[in-house]
Amino acid sequence: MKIVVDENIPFAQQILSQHGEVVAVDGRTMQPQQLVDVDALLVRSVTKVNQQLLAQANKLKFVGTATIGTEHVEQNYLAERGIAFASAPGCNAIAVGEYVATALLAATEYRYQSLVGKTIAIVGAGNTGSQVAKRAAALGMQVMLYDPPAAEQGTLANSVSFEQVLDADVISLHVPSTKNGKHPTYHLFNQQVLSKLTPEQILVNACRGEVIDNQALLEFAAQGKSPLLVLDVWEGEPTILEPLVKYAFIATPHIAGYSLEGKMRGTSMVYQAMCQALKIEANDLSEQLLPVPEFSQITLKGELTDSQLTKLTQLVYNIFADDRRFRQHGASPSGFDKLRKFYPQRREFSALQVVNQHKQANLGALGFNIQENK
Ligand SMILES: NC(=O)C1=CN([C@@H]2O[C@H](COP(=O)(O)OP(=O)(O)OC[C@H]3O[C@@H](n4cnc5c(N)ncnc54)[C@H](O)[C@@H]3O)[C@@H](O)[C@H]2O)C=CC1
Ligand SMILES: O=C(O)C(=O)[C@H](O)COP(=O)(O)O
Repeated sequence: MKIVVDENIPFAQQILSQHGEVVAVDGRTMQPQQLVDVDALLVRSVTKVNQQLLAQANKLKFVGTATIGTEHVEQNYLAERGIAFASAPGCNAIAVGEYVATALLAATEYRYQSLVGKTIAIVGAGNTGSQVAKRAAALGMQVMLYDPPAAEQGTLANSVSFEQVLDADVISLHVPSTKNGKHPTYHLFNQQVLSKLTPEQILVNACRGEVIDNQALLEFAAQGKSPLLVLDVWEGEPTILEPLVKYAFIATPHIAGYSLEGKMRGTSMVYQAMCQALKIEANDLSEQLLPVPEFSQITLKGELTDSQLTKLTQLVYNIFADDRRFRQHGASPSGFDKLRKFYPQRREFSALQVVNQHKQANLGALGFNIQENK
């Protein structure tokens, strides 16, 4: 069996080579001739899987994307060809939740404010939005969910109105990128919507760049009229609107979901799906391949202040290091992809065991691994 994988799928070589030849290729520049006689293809979000790419894929039986987003894969075309498909729903949702929580704590410290009692509107109440909601609630925020598709399907009891979203202290975007259907998200935050926001608000985009009209955002930001911006995703990646970077409080190269655990779950989920589709027995080594974290335990002797909580999150995930690297090296197309390819090992909060002498309920809800000290 021959399997082609994006070279940025961690652990793929070790896990898949049990089943045949594994060829790792650059996902951004993958070519049709690389798929001749290939049985399975595993990609990430940067590979457009369409008729053109699969023109010479004469043996292909399975395509998997080790990501949550699926808009880069023409699923109808795969179905027409009888090629099985799987994605990895929710695989890196915890990482996105931790990214947003860390960013919000940093932002409010910068503004000498507290998050307690502030409102957050979460646009898209799926896997990533729910992880953000849980952490925002743990930080004392009032959470509002905006998800008309879920409300119509009856899976969400209370979806607030779009006007309520625009009034929230924090707006955090967690929708897929869609241009069609009843609730398209392309430029959901367009010039008209952005004109209603104020510099006192915080706007987070950790879903897809094109959900915000970046050119319109730049114009408001350049006039000092935009909210405080936390931008992980950009229109046109990897060729982004570079002048926007300097106006963001936090700017990162689409790495919100890049925890090692999140990537590992993505690999594991598509591996399992591949084995099922190709009717082979799975031997998932991913958990075993996860390295021991550099840190392991911290003992808290007193109640944490807001500032100490901010530091605790940054001890595990140094969001400012990501931001710094991006501003220094990442805004050009090659810089953007390079930072993503050579992203340092980032662990989830659960990798840190917190020995907690003063019960602080929110630490567990934030994702830390709590050990009560009796
Ligand atoms: N920055 C990063 O590293 C990452 C970005 N993502 C992006 O985030 C997106 C969301 O991920 P998940 O939450 O896991 O997906 P999900 O599918 O679990 O949830 C998405 C939610 O958005 C809702 N939605 C769709 N259109 C909407 C609209 N017009 N207004 C409000 N809500 C709408 C859906 O009903 C659904 O509940 C992914 O599609 C992906 O593009 C995901 C993971 C990592
Ligand atoms: O899972 C998703 O959806 C994401 O946005 C991924 O975190 C993107 O990572 P790459 O596939 O672009 O490496």
